[in-house]
Amino acid sequence: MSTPARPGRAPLDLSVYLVTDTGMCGARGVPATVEAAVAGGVSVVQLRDHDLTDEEFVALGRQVREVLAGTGVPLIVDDRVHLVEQIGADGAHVGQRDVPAADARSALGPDRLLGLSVSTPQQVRTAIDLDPGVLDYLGVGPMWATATKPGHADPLGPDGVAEVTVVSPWPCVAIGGIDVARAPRLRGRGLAGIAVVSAICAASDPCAAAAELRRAWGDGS
Ligand SMILES: Cc1ncc(COP(=O)(O)OP(=O)(O)O)c(N)n1
Ligand SMILES: Cc1ncsc1CCOP(=O)(O)O
Ligand SMILES: [Mg+2]
Repeated sequence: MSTPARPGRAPLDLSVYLVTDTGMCGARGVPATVEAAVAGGVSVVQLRDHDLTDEEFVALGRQVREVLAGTGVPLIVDDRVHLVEQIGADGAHVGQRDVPAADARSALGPDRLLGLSVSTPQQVRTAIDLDPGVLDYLGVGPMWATATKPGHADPLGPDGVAEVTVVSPWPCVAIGGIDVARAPRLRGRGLAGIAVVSAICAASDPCAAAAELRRAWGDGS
């Protein structure tokens, strides 16, 4: 399901959003994992790696961009807004401790996608003070405790996430501890989609994992 976009933008399908982890992809590698996950139904891909140098990150990003060419699946860059153009990515995702969203939007220009992480309704209200055109979506989490992001904020759970989506003017994608068994518990909470790292990157068959998540999410209602 596509959700309303910023005025003048094509609808953005956030339904199953893959965030990559280079270590979890292992010997298979990030590009092959992305290719399989997209074949299984992933609708957005975010390149996330805190350890690579900028040069290595750009090289990997370009490989992923090649894999995504012609699929219609957008490529989002985690944190490193300054590398979006070099990679030829479609946008960036920033957190509360990254480049401020308004500065990220200035750097990206009006046409690229921008997502912001929030963990509380108050962080949504603070973001609302921005021009609504600054953001395309919110990443809301964590839903459940997860080893993938050490030091994460307090988990929101299905009831907590509904308190965030109800005050958000932007489409929201849930993240953190989501797998096939838990995804149905997030339906009917006002979310546009679910974002996962380990449920796809650490899977032995990322295509099947993506397809199962897509089925478990359905249309989110
Ligand atoms: C879709 C999505 N939502 C949330 C995050 C987390 O971003 P952030 O809080 O900046 O943490 P890092 O990912 O940078 O560790 C995300 N990356 N994607
Ligand atoms: C990047 C991020 N932000 C909040 S939780 C998280 C990690 C989610 O990883 P997983 O899907 O493996 O729990
Ligand atoms: Mg970040």
